[in-house]
Amino acid sequence: MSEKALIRFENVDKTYTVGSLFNKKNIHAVKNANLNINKGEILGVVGESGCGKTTLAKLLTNILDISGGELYVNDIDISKMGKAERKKFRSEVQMIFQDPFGSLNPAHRISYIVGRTIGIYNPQFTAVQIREKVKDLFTIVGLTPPEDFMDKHPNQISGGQRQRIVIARALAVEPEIIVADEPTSMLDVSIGIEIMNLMLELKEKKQLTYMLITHNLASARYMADRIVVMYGGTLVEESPTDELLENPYHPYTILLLESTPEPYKKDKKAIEAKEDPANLADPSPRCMFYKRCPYAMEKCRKEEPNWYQNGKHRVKCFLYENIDGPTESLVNIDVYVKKETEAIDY
Ligand SMILES: Nc1ncnc2c1ncn2[C@@H]1O[C@H](COP(=O)(O)OP(=O)(O)OP(=O)(O)O)[C@@H](O)[C@H]1O
Repeated sequence: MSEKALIRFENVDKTYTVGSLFNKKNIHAVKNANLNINKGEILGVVGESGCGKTTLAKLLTNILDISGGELYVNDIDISKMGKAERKKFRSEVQMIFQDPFGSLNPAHRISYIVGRTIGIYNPQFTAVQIREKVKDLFTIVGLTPPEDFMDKHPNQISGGQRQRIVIARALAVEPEIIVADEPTSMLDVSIGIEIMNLMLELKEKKQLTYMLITHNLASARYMADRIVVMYGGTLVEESPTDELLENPYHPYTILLLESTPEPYKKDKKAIEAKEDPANLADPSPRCMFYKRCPYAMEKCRKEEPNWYQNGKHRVKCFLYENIDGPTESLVNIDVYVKKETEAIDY
């Protein structure tokens, strides 16, 4: 029997209720997500703003409760954890947010910020032991010599150094899984690459598993072994990274690739996201992308497509339903660009 994945999303839903007492509506931020992440893997989750990426990340870190389905980490259903399991889980799964400044208390020294986390999870440690461990962590994340940084406050170090502190604090509890939500999006490109290199190095050293949330396919390509594409709260395509970039199936993935700066963009015009065409408040079954899709058929408006699979590459799109193992994309980007720039009236 094949080994079970470290992380398993099984038909996971997340709904937010918004509005006033008499005008409530449900926002279906994540719908029926099925997804595995294996130990030691880097899974990139990509999609435009509002597609549900952060919600997916917060479900995995148990910051948010799921509304439906099951979510297993290490074979434990995390929505049913007791107090002791929850504490253990908190040390197993850590999250890194996009704004390193916002996630560090400016009133404290950075050595205190990291040391406090060490102390909480290791109450037996003396102050001297905590300080030594902080220095070790500063060294591991490249803040050397650590003595030069111990007394600094978050506002006295650069953005890249702050993100290194956030990573050091995450490592302080010796996690198995790190969920990184746009960890480099607020940094200069060269600093962002340094942080990605650090994360890759730490993954090997500490045998970590990552879920990397990003709107940027270039970051996903740099780091991820596998990519899942989200649109309108739905996972629409999943594939090993190289295969996805070379042979994308879903019309939305093609749009995303074409909208990404070099090296993917050739001489095509970048396509701007349209205003909430997915309407996450509407629960009716459909392909969430049909309003923007030049290939939309009648049934895309009425039914949700199933997954169609070719080896490790799968897609939720009716274009592929009659093909036994699609081998290449059925989408022609020139048709796409032409139609996308025309006003499509639904
Ligand atoms: N706390 C909340 N209450 C109500 N709606 C929410 C809440 N958080 C997110 N949403 C809505 O859920 C949907 C998915 O949001 P989410 O933040 O997960 O997307 P995202 O892809 O991470 O976008 P971004 O990159 O902009 O953060 C959006 O429509 C958003 O407005």
